[in-house]
Amino acid sequence: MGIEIYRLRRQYGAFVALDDVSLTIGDGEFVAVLGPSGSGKTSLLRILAGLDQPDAGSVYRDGQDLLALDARRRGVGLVFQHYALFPHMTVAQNVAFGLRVRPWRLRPKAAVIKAGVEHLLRQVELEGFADRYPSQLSGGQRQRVALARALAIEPRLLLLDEPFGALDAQVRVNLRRWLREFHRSLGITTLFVTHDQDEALEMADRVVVMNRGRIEQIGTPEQIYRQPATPFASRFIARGQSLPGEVRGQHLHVFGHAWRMENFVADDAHEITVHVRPEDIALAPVQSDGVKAQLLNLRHVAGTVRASLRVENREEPLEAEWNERDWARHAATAGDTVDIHLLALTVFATDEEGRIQARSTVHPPHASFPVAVGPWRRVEA
Ligand SMILES: Nc1ncnc2c1ncn2[C@@H]1O[C@H](COP(=O)(O)OP(=O)(O)OP(=O)(O)O)[C@@H](O)[C@H]1O
Repeated sequence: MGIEIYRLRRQYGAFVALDDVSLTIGDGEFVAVLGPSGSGKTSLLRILAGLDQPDAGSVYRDGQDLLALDARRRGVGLVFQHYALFPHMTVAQNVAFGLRVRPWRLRPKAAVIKAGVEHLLRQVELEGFADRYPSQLSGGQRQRVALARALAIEPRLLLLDEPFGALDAQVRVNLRRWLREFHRSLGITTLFVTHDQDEALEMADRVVVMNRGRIEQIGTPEQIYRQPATPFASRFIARGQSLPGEVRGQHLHVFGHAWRMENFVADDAHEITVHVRPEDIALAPVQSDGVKAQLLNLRHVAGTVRASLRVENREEPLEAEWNERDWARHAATAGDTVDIHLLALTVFATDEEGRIQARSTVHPPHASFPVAVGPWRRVEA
């Protein structure tokens, strides 16, 4: 049954940090809460951990009212960005702390604690580190100790708030993979808060996209990438960039091309937003019927080529991403005028209140590339 979060609201003065947040987390699921700074991620976590109470809403776990339980009795393991290890305690003492703070009736005997600590340190691959102090560990090792300490209470729910936020990029990537595998082997229901898209998409079974205290979309990484529910989700997850476009009748008009759209109902009252992702802007042979663009600059980044392009009717440059091979075939350099093809566009129609009325992914007919994204569809808000 898992955890059912229903219509949570948290207000600080006049500021609404969580606005009508509902979410169900399955047993053993790994869910990432992804959003920009200030979107309400930590506020949600604090409520689940029992560090804060909502102004409205409920949280049930297997039918039990979680909000009515004292924090210590919720069976929640917590890991924060900044290592909250006790500097004057050894690694073993830090991990044992999780067991020692249990209510006395549930507190194990010293020998059991010792064996438990050894087992946990093996699990987080830190055998042999038991007698070190936190200052004698690397950042990544400290976070693994923090995780072992959180796991010591055998939590039913693991809450991780930017646990790798303070670590350098390579350590982050390694720990991500490690944690993903670790979760697979333990299967503890986990909520992972991050503002890092790659981290969320790479690790989570499902991603919750938050913005300004509201959930914009919940879905698997693939669903959110392929079918962003809102312009915000498209921008934030798939780096969607807006293009000047109009829907007239059954056609979408962008850069002088018209594409037929089926099952997309938008009348004049609807505002249209058209997005394109960097990887859906392809370099086309010159003299094709593509869109003319001026290549402003190129950056070579680990096997991909990132390009900034100036196109008509768009003030900001468009960002495109090509693989090295595709780029090398055209050998375009900064300053050249190139032809581009748009391989997929996402179109949103919103009403006056900004509610999404229709959404569709279209593949322009002139794209000569095989495209795998599914049929056009209309989605109710
Ligand atoms: N105790 C508080 N009093 C007043 N405002 C608060 C309080 N706690 C949080 N807020 C505000 O609520 C909003 C959401 O904060 P929250 O910490 O949940 O965001 P977040 O998504 O976790 O951001 P970050 O990624 O920066 O940690 C922020 O604008 C923050 O300033």
